[in-house]
Amino acid sequence: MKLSVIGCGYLGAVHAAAMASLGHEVVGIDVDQAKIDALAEGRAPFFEPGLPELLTETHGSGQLVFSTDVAAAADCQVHFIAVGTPQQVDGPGADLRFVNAAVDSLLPHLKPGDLVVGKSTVPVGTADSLAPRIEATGAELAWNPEFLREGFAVKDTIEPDRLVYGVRSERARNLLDQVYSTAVAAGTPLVVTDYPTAELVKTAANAFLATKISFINAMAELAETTGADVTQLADAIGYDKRIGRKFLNAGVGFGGGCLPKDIRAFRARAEELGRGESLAFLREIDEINLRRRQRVITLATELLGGSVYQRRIAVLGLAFKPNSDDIRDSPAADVAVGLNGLGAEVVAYDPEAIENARRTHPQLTYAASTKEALADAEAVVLVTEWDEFKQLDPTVVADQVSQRVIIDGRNVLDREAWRAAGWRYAGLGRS
Ligand SMILES: NC(=O)C1=CN([C@@H]2O[C@H](COP(=O)(O)OP(=O)(O)OC[C@H]3O[C@@H](n4cnc5c(N)ncnc54)[C@H](O)[C@@H]3O)[C@@H](O)[C@H]2O)C=CC1
Ligand SMILES: O=C(O)[C@H]1O[C@H](OP(=O)(O)OP(=O)(O)OC[C@H]2O[C@@H](n3ccc(=O)[nH]c3=O)[C@H](O)[C@@H]2O)[C@H](O)[C@@H](O)[C@@H]1O
Repeated sequence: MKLSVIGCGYLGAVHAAAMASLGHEVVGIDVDQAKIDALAEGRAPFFEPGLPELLTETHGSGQLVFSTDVAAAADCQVHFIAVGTPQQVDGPGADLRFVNAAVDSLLPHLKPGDLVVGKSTVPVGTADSLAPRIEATGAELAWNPEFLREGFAVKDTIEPDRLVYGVRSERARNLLDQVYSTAVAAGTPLVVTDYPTAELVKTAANAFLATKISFINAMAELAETTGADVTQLADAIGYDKRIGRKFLNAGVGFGGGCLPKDIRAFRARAEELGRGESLAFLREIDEINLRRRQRVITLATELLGGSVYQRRIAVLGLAFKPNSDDIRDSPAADVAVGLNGLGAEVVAYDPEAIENARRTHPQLTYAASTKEALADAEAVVLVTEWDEFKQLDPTVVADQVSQRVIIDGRNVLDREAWRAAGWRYAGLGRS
């Protein structure tokens, strides 16, 4: 099939490349010239494991092309909308400017029988409001939310846990079945539903994941007061199959371009719908989450004797999670900035995210390696659990720092081994 993907960011670039690798002819479109130039040359414009290989595989074959001109989508039959839906600058709601602009730019190129497929995460009701403009061209709209995780985006796109189609006709469903024929043939669970359910499934899934993380972080707060250990608590409740151990890792909390803005937008939408009370708990989820960032800063202050001012602190990690260069709403970057704001001499290192961090946080000092960051540090703060940091040997590292103080903001280090090597170790929610 001939597909277009409008918006080639973390979601769209992977979707375009994955669909091409499955045998479709794909045109990727973005307004960002630099991104399109990189993709057209077969280079990934951001770090995502597996994406460079997919781009190389299809490069030059004509199977996957990129353009800044939406007219290049004209001979495609299915058009995916994968543009950003960030938080509004002056409020908690989703900014739908990019979705509206993408749809408007596509309208003149649509023909009867085309299917426009929304993939961006949007407030419930968006598809209903977009549909008349699209239907006026003889095309149809479907909403097909995306559940990929950064760091696993390629695998999640090619082998999704489930597919959700919000459709108004059997024809739209059949077209989506053809797009996803590989996953459908593999027996991937499929939910065929209406627009509002499809939109709500996406925001509900992210709200649930955020709730699970903030729940365990609330337990971490209680563990800190009572001397209990939140990692053992998570293991113990996680053995209950109804609860499950996944997404119960307490630490510095969730960040990224999705969970934080999605729970805020979800709550804002509920309020618009007169249902604010239904999602009022999401405000708590957000607040628990943001308190964890502050907790790391407080711990550093305490362990350094009451002030971080002019103290050299190595911050390990800037990305919102490992295997990503994404620093959008990153707890790690926030901790580095917070410590810097208190006058600490922060030296930060991340294997992939420094370039992005440098653009938004030029005030920080960046090291070229873990070793450089650790040199003469009076405290080490681990905030993104890259393998490289998890594998640090406390005995080797002990000789590089000036004072053996470590805050394990992700509870991933072997506490006993670090203590045995003479470190003052502090985890989150661990006595
Ligand atoms: N990043 C992720 O892991 C996932 C993201 N999503 C959702 O997907 C959407 C996109 O997210 P990301 O890819 O992370 O954002 P992003 O910011 O990385 O990418 C959005 C892209 O859209 C482009 N764009 C903006 N206006 C445009 C227009 N009028 N025409 C063409 N291109 C345009 C931007 O230049 C940018 O490259 C959001 O709604 C997000 O919530 C959903 C699942 C996973
Ligand atoms: O809508 C989206 O964009 C995506 O948002 C999340 O994916 P992602 O943001 O890539 O990353 P996650 O793996 O969900 O992690 C999110 C944040 O939660 C944190 N986290 C995760 C798990 C955990 O136990 N504890 C915890 O603090 C991570 O460190 C990270 O900061 C969802 O997992 C995806 O299903 C969804 O498609």
